[in-house]
Amino acid sequence: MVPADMFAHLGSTIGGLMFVWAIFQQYFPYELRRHIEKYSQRLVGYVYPYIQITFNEFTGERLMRSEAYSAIENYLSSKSSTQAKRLKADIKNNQSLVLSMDDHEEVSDEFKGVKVWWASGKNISKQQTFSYAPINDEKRYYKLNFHKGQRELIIGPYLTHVLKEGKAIRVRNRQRKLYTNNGSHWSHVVFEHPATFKTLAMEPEKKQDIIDDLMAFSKAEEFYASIGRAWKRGYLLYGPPGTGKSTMIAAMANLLGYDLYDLELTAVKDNTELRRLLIETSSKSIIVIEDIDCSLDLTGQRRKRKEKVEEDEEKDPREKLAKEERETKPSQVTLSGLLNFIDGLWSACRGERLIVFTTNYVEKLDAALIRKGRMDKHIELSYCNFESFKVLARNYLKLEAHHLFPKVRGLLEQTNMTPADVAEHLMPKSLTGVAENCLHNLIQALEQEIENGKLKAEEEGKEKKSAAEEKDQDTEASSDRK
Ligand SMILES: Nc1ncnc2c1ncn2[C@@H]1O[C@H](COP(=O)(O)OP(=O)(O)OP(=O)(O)O)[C@@H](O)[C@H]1O
Ligand SMILES: [Mg+2]
Repeated sequence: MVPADMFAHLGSTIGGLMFVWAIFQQYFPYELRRHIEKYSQRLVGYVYPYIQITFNEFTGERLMRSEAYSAIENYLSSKSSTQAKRLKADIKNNQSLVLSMDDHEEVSDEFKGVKVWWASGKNISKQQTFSYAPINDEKRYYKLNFHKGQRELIIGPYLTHVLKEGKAIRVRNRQRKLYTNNGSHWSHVVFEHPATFKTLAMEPEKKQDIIDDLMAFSKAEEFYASIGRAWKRGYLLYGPPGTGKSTMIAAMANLLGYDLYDLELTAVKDNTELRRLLIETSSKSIIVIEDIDCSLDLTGQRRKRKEKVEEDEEKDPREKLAKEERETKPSQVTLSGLLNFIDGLWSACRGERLIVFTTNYVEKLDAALIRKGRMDKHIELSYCNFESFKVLARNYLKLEAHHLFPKVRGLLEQTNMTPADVAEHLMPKSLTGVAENCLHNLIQALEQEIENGKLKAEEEGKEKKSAAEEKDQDTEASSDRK
């Protein structure tokens, strides 16, 4: 048969069938028709051994976007990009290109040796609504097909796996936020700090230990539930200024894909407000309280503010009074308020949270705050040693080794320089900067540091000596008098 004839033949057959269907619908009594449809479906069920599940994009009365649908969309995105022929591309979060399968495409998946098929499609709804907002009346769905012999496996473990994996992908791709509290409210900006553990200068074993700890925590939902503890973990980062505490927090957020809440305790009015702020934090987040020793030193804070008020004495007295009231009103957050929150209400909110405190003076902190169980891990960030220097040299100068390295090593052992200072000296001064020049800069700075250290020690020695001599003279004089 010539193709043209074949199409003509097919066309007339379809036409005929449609005619019969129209007659059937019109002239068969409704009851009879329903019975026939019901039994024909059952018949198909006996012969056709597949089961189909539909996941609609919008569900419920308020047409919320279904969580399952978006999880499936994420889950299928990697499979679609390798299998589907027609893909949809979208840029999400200003950063990554996300591919998903276009409507009426099909991809297959395998789970424990069982094959399933996913198909995408859309219904165009004919519903008329009056609204000023443009209405998108396309309703998309995914259909899952599988053999009925595998019903238990697919409906149970497979779907759980799909939803869990899909959510994890979303977390990995989502745009993260940095929240700060101005008084009693959080406001946020997009969090895009480039710090990673790879670029963080510290001893490799110590770094690996922290990474392992964080990863174990993020995967331990069931473990925490089984031991009856809230899924929370506390870290205390301590060390001199410029040793990378804040940088490490950014690296933690990047590693886990968590949001950051930077809590400024001195701006929080009282314990109630603190509680409210903390309850408002979302799951998968890191709550950071920087310089915890200063935040809780409320007496110090009050004194400083009073001094400030005295400075602007000449202003309008009414204005001054109002200002004074505002400024001398100290934050009423107490240590016990903070501790209660960490232990108590913490457990009430769902989801994983890390709480990180930083301080320059660990010895100043109240023992209650840092006892084990409250702060699970204490991490010391310290002056730059040779291991840390190597990381910085790799970051800043793309150097793995250099003939000046041994010299730097020797100098670093003789003095305390923070990674921030070392980094500053390694920073190329021009775009065409030569690595060797930067190393020379650093060596010079280190030598200067050592020299300064020596001078200081000498001076201190002299002072001590003269003080001792004075004391001796005093005692001699007094014994003479006797
Ligand atoms: N360990 C480190 N690895 C890589 N870079 C570092 C490290 N420490 C410091 N730096 C660099 O120095 C700068 C300052 O470091 P950071 O703000 O993390 O210090 P900090 O310990 O939080 O200091 P502070 O106690 O004053 O808050 C960072 O921008 C970073 O570039
Ligand atoms: Mg800091």
